[in-house]
Amino acid sequence: MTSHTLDELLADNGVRGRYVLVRSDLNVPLDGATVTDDGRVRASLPVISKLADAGAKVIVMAHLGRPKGQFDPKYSIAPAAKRLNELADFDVTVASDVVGPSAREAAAGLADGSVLVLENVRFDARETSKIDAERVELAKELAALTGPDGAYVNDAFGAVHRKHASVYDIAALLPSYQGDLVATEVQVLKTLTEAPKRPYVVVLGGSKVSDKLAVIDNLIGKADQLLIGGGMAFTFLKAQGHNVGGSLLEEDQIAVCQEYLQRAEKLVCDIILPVDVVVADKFGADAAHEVLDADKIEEASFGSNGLGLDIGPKSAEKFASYITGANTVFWNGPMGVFEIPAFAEGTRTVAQALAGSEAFSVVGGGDSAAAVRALGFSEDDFGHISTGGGASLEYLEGKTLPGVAALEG
Ligand SMILES: Nc1ncnc2c1ncn2[C@@H]1O[C@H](COP(=O)(O)OP(=O)(O)O)[C@@H](O)[C@H]1O
Ligand SMILES: O=C(OP(=O)(O)O)[C@H](O)COP(=O)(O)O
Repeated sequence: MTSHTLDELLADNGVRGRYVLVRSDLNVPLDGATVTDDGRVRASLPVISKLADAGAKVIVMAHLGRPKGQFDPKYSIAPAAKRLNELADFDVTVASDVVGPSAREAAAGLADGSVLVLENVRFDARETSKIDAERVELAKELAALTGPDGAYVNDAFGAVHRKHASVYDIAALLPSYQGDLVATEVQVLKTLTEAPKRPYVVVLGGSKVSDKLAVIDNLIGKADQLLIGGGMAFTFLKAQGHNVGGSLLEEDQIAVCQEYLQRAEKLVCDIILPVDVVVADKFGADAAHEVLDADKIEEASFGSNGLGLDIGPKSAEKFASYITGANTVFWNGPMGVFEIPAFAEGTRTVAQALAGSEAFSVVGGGDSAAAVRALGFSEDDFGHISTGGGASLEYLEGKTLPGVAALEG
């Protein structure tokens, strides 16, 4: 089944004077009230602009972080909305609640071609509720902001794997359309799952270890090589019988990693692990650190409980050579704690190899995208930078994405 596109909405009856509720992913990293990486705001801008330019009264729904279903100033959407206002050529106002008096009054007074951003939708506990009726109740209140001929556009690719009121339930209540960002992201990921040009190399890292193990299950047999770095690597190294000191480890996943290693050996898929590691005496910018072979982590001069915070130079070169030989590369998760310069080299080497390769490359994940930008790479260095980490991984796992499926219903 296919979804209705944004262009259909614009062509059908036009949107001048109509309310359009847009779900965007404005979940940006903040330092206090400063947006430190505005990639998701920039990625959301085209659809909001298209609608505003066409004269719609645009109401944007978005989340920021994971507040516990109540107002918390730390998670206000205001800094992201302010950034949107700075980038936009239309007026942006911000409501101080989700569906309360502020939102209703601001929506009622919205001029054609103007944009209202509702406060963080996760300030309302019904947004993420496991109880269908609670989510539907919120979805009805959101839909009511649009008056009789409203429409809904989902452009929040980073959140389409969430069965939430503003992502999923609302699609049953209003004529619904797929935003251009969601359409592009899905199209790109489809080429990776349906017909990747081989060799197809997948690079995984980061710290959300158990979240990402499921995707490895699905990729064994599909990818030609799986390169595992970052915090992910240590559970695999432990599964091979190595001592990993105080490095990130998920004890309950060791057996799973062992099974993956055995299965990968039978199918023609190489799981490539780091051969050396940058080991630190503590987590911090002032940590002492040294490079050790991956099977000698406990031999660090400062003791046996060191933390592996980056892949070592030999591993980085090895990973780079696989990337250089690939025709398709999907990368999710930094190779080390890139936020600290001493542990950023593995991520930099992998990013450099990817930027210089001829392969079609997709970089997925909030932190991975932020990492490549922080290290000075640009969008043009890669085939596609995805705005969704969890969402792109769940797509590659072959799971149904509720926010995409709801538009097809
Ligand atoms: N060896 C490691 N030990 C601890 N944390 C790590 C390690 N390698 C990478 N990280 C951390 O992983 C985080 C990103 O992980 P994750 O959220 O899984 O990535 P993404 O958002 O791209 O999917 C970064 O903040 C980075 O510092
Ligand atoms: O940051 C996001 O996901 P990502 O870190 O997996 O890319 C999305 O905004 C979804 O947020 P959530 O994982 O709190 O539902």
